[in-house]
Amino acid sequence: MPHQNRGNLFILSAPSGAGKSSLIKALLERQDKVRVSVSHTTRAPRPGENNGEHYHFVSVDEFKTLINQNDFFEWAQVFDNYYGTSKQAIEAQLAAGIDVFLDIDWQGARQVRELMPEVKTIFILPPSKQALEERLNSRGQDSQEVIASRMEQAKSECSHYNEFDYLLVNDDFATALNELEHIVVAARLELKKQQLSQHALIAELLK
Ligand SMILES: Nc1ncnc2c1ncn2[C@@H]1O[C@H](COP(=O)(O)OP(=O)(O)OP(=O)(O)O)[C@@H](O)[C@H]1O
Ligand SMILES: Nc1nc2c(ncn2[C@@H]2O[C@H](COP(=O)(O)O)[C@@H](O)[C@H]2O)c(=O)[nH]1
Repeated sequence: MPHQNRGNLFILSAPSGAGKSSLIKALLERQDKVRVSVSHTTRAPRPGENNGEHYHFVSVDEFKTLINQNDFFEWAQVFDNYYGTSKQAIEAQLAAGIDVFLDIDWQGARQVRELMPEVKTIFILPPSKQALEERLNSRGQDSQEVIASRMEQAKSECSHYNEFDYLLVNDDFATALNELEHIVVAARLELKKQQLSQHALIAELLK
């Protein structure tokens, strides 16, 4: 039976509204061996968000129970709500050769780096503050108060850009998507990923 390469784990972080979810959704339409981890959150669902698809929506008590049960790979408080990635969401997929994306903030990214130093981390910048605010407004799902608070928090999120491996500017969407796809494809081609799967070929060529 041929060796199954383990999938890669990616983190996509950015200020809210920079386009993480849109980029991941578009990438999933292009790459069939990529999945996104569905986080747990105590935030209320936005119109059109479905439980189990966009998030697992839970109460604060339920979230705290999951913390106490040690069910989270990482978790953080972001904008007055709790968000976390369950361990269950990741390991089986990676073992099956699927690349997994985590759409998480810088605090979660730090925790994952500690646990899995091989994680590949990508930070997305919006092309300007004005564009970011326009995107939050055009999404049409948050109140003006929430948008003002997210614009304020954007500075703090952006200040962590230099902790990441890759930096993308999501100005033209198609360009940013191509760049993201290149990172995913290049990671699969790393020598250390292929040494086992290409072992027979390499042995033959070195005879
Ligand atoms: N390159 C782009 N040009 C113009 N609009 C964009 C671009 N990328 C994303 N958008 C739009 O910006 C809005 C915010 O995008 P999205 O919801 O993907 O952001 P996000 O980073 O996932 O936000 P959050 O962290 O709050 O979940 C959406 O309405 C999306 O369609
Ligand atoms: N540390 C974590 N951060 C997460 C997780 N899931 C989402 N997030 C981040 O929260 C903000 C806000 O998201 P929104 O859906 O309310 O707009 C954003 O920066 C996400 O990346 C998680 O599991 N862990």
